[in-house]
Formats: sequence, C-alpha cells, structure tokens
Amino acid sequence: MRPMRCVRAVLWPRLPRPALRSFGVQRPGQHGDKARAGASCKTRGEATDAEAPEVHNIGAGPGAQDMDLAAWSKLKNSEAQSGKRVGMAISDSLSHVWQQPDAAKAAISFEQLPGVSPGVTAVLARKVLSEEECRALIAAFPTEGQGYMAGDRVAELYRDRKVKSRVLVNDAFLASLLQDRLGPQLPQVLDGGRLLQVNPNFRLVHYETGGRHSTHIDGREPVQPRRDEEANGWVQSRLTMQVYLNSHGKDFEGGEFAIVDAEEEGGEVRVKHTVRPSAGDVVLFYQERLDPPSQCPPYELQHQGNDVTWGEKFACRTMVDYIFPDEETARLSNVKDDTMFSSNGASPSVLAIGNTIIDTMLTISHIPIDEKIHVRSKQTYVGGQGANAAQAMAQLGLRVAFLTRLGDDVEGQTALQAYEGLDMDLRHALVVPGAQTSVATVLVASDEERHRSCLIHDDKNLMEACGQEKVEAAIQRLRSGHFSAVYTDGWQLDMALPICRAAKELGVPIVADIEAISQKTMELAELSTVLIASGIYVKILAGMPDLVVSLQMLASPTRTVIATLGAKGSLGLVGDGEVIFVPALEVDVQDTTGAGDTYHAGYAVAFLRGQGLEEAMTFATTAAAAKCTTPGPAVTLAALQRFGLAPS
Ligand SMILES: O=C(O)CCC(=O)C(=O)O
Ligand SMILES: [Fe+2]
Repeated sequence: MRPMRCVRAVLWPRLPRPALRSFGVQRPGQHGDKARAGASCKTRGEATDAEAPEVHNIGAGPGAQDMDLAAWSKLKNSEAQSGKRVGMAISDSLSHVWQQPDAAKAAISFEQLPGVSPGVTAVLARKVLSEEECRALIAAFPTEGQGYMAGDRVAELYRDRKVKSRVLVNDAFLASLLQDRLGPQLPQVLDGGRLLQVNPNFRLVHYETGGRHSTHIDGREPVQPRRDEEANGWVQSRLTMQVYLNSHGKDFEGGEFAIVDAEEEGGEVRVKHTVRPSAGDVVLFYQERLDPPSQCPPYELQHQGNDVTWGEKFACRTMVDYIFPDEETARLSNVKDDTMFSSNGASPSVLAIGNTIIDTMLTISHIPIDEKIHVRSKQTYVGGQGANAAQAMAQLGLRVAFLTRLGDDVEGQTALQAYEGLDMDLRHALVVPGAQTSVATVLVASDEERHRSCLIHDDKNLMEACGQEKVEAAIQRLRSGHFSAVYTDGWQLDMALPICRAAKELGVPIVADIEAISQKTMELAELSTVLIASGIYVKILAGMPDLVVSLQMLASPTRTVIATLGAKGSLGLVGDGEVIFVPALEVDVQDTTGAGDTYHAGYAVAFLRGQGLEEAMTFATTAAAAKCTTPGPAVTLAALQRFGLAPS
C-alpha cells in the first residue's frame, strides 16, 4: 500500500503520458509517409495550418514530398509565433447584411452532439448566421490573390483533403461577430486558461462534387503556446469553430460533418454521428489533447467532411484561443472538458436530484418522555440532503434545476418559494397532488446531554408517485446539452438512476452522495464521476476495513472518491494518484446540520470551475465550515460571503 501523504501539493494524479502525446513535436508515423495513403486516423496537427505555405513561403506540408514533418512543423510554428496575420478581410463590404445582435442571438439553438467519447464535448449551434449573411460571405470568397490556394496546390500540401479552393483570410469583424453570437456558449475558462478570442484567421473552403476532408483530429494553434507580453500570458487555441455557409440537401449532397472512430491508420472508419450542415450552422469542439490518462478512450474528436456527391459546399473554419498563466498550463489538457459547454448562459447548469424535507427545529430543555413541556424556540427550514446541496450550489452561483418530490401542501409551497427565491429551474420538480411533503421535527435539547431527536415523516403516496415523465424530460434536456453535471444525494433513486445512466452514456459528470447500501446505491457508485460519502460508507462500498485501501479500490482515472470525516476533514483520491487529506476548518460551530451536503455542493462548484482535487476539496471544506457557522440545514449567502466564497 502506498503511504498516505498529508498533502498540499498534489492536484492531479501523475499518470503516465503516452509517448506520442509529448508536446508540440513531430509524431512519427502519424504525419509521415505512411499516413499519406487514404484516410488516416489521428493525423494530429493536420489542421494546424493557420499560415498558407504559399503566402509565407513555407514550401511544403505534411503531404508534400520535399520537406519532412519536423521541418514543416518548425516553420509553421515560427510563423504562428510571430503572430502574423494572413490574407485580407472579407466582411468589410458587407455591413448591410448583418442582423441585429439580439434578433440574431434569439434565432440560435444549441444541441450537444452524440457519438463523442466520454470526456469530449461537441456542440452544434444552428442558425448562428442567417442565410443572407452566408450568401454574402460566399459571394465575397476571394478567387485569387493573397491567401488563395487552388485545389491542386491544396492536394499537394495536404494529403487528406480534396477541395476546389481554400483561402486564408484575416477578418477581425467576422471573428468578433461570431464571438458575440456564441458568447455564452464559449467556455470562459478551459484547461486553466481564460477565453481570449475567436481567432480572426479563417480558412474558407470551397468543395465541389468529389471534394472531401478525410478523418483527422484538429490540432491546436500555435503548435507551441505563444507568449503574449502585453497580456502577460501564453496563448494557444483549444476549440475548433467550424462554420457552414450553405446547406446539405439544397446546395449539395453528401459533405456531412461526420464524427468517426478509426482505431488505426488506414483502418476501418466507424461513423458515430453525422451532421447534415445547413447555412449558418456552427460546430464547436475540443481540439487535440496532449495528456489524457492512457487508460481512457481517445478524448479528441475524430471527424471528417464526407465526400460531396453532388453540388458545391462552402464552409469556413477558425479556432477559439485561450490565454494561460504559464507555458506548462497552456500545454496540458484537463480531463474534465465534458463540462465545458453550457447551453444558455455563462455559468454551468446542474441537474440536482434528491430529497426535500421541511425541518422544524424545536429547542427544548430536555427530551420529554411522558410529559408536557414548552418549546423555547421554533424555526422552520427547507432542508433535505438534495435540497441543502441544491440551495448551496445556487448560492455559489450555479444554475440549478432541481428534481425533487413535493406534496401540494403548505410545506411544498414553502419549499417552492425558497427555490424560486434562489432562481432555481423548477420544471423538473414533481409536485404530487394529494400527497404530503416530507417533514422532520428535530428536537434539540439544551440540557447537559444535548440530545437531538429527529422524527421524519415520508408520505408513501409521495415517495411512490411515478416520476417517469419528469425523468424522461430531464434526460431529454441532458441529451440536448443542457446540463454540465448531475448531482444526486443518493435518494429517490427510482428517478436518479435512469438519469445517471443517461448522463454516463453522454459523458456528463455525476457527483453523487451515498448514505445507504443497496443494489441501487452500488450502481450509483459505479456510475459516478465524483463519489463523496462519509468514511464509513466508503469502506462498506469497497468492502474493506481500511479507508485508504477503500479509496484506492473505488477511485479510477475517471472517478474521484472522497471520504468525509466530519470534524476531522476529508480524504480524496483520483486515479492511482496520491491520497489527499484536507483538514476541516476550525470555526465557531453553531449547527452542523447539512455540512456534508454543503461540502458536496462546494465540491461540485469547484469541479465545474475546472479545479483539481485538492483545490476543490479545500473549496468544499470552506463551504462546509461556512455552513457550520449558521443555524439550519442550508448554508446562507451571508455565511458564504463571510468565507469569501461568494461575491459580497
Ligand atoms: O468541411 C467539413 O465538414 C469538415 C472540415 C474540417 O474538419 C476541417 O477543416 O478541419
Ligand atoms: Fe477538422
């Protein structure tokens, strides 16, 4: 067994890096001669070609005979490093066609693309540009001059594409227009970098019948992060923005954007999903990764532009650049990128599933038996494990949709009002006619014994009410990319499990609590991306007496496991890394009710912000401490503010 470290340093497990993923250099056998024949899987960096060889005098490319790849990469990179702009702008003379920003944004719809490996996210945005805008852009395609490359020259330089022409343009207006329209969809933070810009260097592509772009993965640009002195950071792209300017079925047949799986160079290409593009559609997806855990499926999006079988297809492509604090951060990828796109706002959206229980806390002198006593104080709170976590996540700035069972009684109304006050999305709440909302009466004795007794009432009619419709609706929204994560408190599993199964299939992370052992909770543990449970349940789930061994058994490269240990703190592990211990904070404790649920909420928030294990555990610990300083089961905004976790 590895020794446990009391850690302040390990943020992410040190997984072996596959040799070919070492950064920014030639990847032998992938760009080389062998790859030249036909469709090639993992021709990484293939699309890393912001500079036109002709324009910048780079006399060869990965498809050319007269220069080896290392030389080609070096040249290309030195060009990209210089930040040179290529070609001219095409939107200059088109001011009359652009739509009003609000109307343009209102027309856009988003869907998450299926068929991607877990860990990859690809989003299709429809109607980002209007047909008129697209027509104008096509009409403005240069047919000669700087940045223009005819098809035969493209074929010489790039073995994987057959086009009529390809033109590089530098169009800052078009870039800012796209950034504005897609703004909230673009992850603000990715791999520890901040969104910088939609790159103004576009490649316009004109395919005619027989044209194609065969299987590849889009590379980052520049190949090596570029130092930006002014912004005091390192710049590199992370996302591809593929824009379609005319329509399948109308202007051309074939030519679909296909997400594929190709195990080997020249091997069988399995199509996982195809998009029939229409004018104005944009596909956004994560580019090449450099450090996925070796055990995981490929994280990059292998894709192709299918053969155009009739007509002419027009598309243009650019990328989205991020700025990183240092070169090393810029080089790495973060395995949690499945959280990167949110559908309608800058902050990620979480689907929380779990219990609502209206808690009434009665402070009394002692626990009465066969006697009548007066209550000193009475306070009612909206609690329940799921509710505590959901309310804390909302206070911490996430958009929370809450799937919970409520009766149509006064208590149900109280809960709904509290959730509405936090701006939660309540369309998934299941309000059961004639049923009673779960309630708990907590007796808190102020005598020396300090006994606490809890009386819970769950209405059978409530708990057994069929949630099928709500579950189906939630899954549908999950499929359309609406949620960045699912949180479950481990209860109401008749509804939570089907949703978690769908989330797992889609690669949406699942943060789960487990407080009971059953077939269902064991399945939940298996599905979870982040499993946080009290130490005792971690041991029972692993079937091991030792907590560290239990963590090691349950954790994997794709599953983080955290054991909470009350006032002691928490232990966490991901993959085969080192066990992290974060001690609890010492605070003036008023009430520990809901501290665990608040820890879950804090972890989910930090996780969605892309924080590593220790950082996220520290955040969660602080949130739990903030909770302990206030009475009631749900943390208040004021307490979070006092601990610096929410803006004042
Ligand atoms: O034209 C298409 O549909 C795909 C093009 C593409 O993948 C690329 O330019 O990198
Ligand atoms: Fe591509």
